[in-house]
Amino acid sequence: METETSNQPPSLLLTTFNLSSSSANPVSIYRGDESEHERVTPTSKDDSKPYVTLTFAQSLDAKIAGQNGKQLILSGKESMVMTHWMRTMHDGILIGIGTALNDNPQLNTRHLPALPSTFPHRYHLPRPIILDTHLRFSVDSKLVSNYRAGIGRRPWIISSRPSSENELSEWNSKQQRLQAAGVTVVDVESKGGQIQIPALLQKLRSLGIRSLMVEGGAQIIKSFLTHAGLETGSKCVDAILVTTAPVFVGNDGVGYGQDLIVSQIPSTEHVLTEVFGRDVMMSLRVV
Ligand SMILES: NC(=O)C1=CN([C@@H]2O[C@H](COP(=O)(O)OP(=O)(O)OC[C@H]3O[C@@H](n4cnc5c(N)ncnc54)[C@H](OP(=O)(O)O)[C@@H]3O)[C@@H](O)[C@H]2O)C=CC1
Ligand SMILES: Nc1nc(O)c(N)c(N[C@@H]2O[C@H](COP(=O)(O)O)[C@@H](O)[C@H]2O)n1
Repeated sequence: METETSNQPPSLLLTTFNLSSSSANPVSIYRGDESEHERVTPTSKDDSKPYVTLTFAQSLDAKIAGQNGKQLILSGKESMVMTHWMRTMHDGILIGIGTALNDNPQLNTRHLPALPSTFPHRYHLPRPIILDTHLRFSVDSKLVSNYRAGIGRRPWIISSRPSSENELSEWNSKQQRLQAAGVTVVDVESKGGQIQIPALLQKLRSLGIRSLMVEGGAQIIKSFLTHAGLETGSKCVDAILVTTAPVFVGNDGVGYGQDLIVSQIPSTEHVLTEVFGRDVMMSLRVV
């Protein structure tokens, strides 16, 4: 089992992403907001989209949050460190606006072992990417304050410019407010009020995102699971890593499993299952 003091990503991740420990250097020189293309990261065979890792933590009864969306720390210390290793290995980290507003997350790598103070490198930080059709994201969020303090990357908000004149003026003023706070707003096609996942992935790849870690919440997990290439013929998720914690949440908790249609979920093959502290982490590859 991996220890907290190791300074290489755990073997479960290297195996799942087909990377060798010598190539998968999680540290790089952090030069402000610049991208670091020399870093090795999982890549898709289809170069029009990023490699997509869907990952989240759940209870034994498949809940990812408590009553009314109350944020739960389901992962124990060891599996949380594992999630932070995974963050260093991806160019971008994606959540839905529900999670951004509810959890006010940082999406950084602060649980990893400290690097020597003389070391010129830092852990790679993934670009925060938030799906937010109506621009509800708050300029007072930790993601914005970390960016402004120079300890986080500039957040990208993925939205969809409304076609009606009435909605457009409100959207424009929200966009200006976000941009004034340092946030980048990216316009992507939406259908039925939801950002289209295949179009989103193409857009992100064109903006230099080679690998994307999708963390949730419930609606985002459902969308990525069920958009697995049915419309485009190419898959939208490459790997799925689920942490299961030894707790029950009960019926009031938030789950992602209601209304899932199994024929819409991609075929997967099991890669590895490992124990991290008291949790189990399972990795699957979409085939
Ligand atoms: N245990 C874990 O690992 C994790 C748990 N969570 C928990 O999940 C909960 C939040 O989940 P939830 O409320 O479902 O919110 P989500 O984070 O899944 O965000 C959903 C929102 O994203 C926007 N959106 C835009 N495009 C899409 C799309 N294509 N598919 C889905 N959503 C889209 C929609 O808002 P709009 O229409 O305004 O754009 C939608 O309401 C929180 O309680 C959080 O704590 C979150 C992450 C991980
Ligand atoms: N891996 C994992 N385990 C849990 O128990 C969780 N609740 C989550 N949640 C995700 O992590 C975000 C919080 O990130 P920061 O600690 O603020 O960096 C949260 O918003 C979810 O996306 N993940």
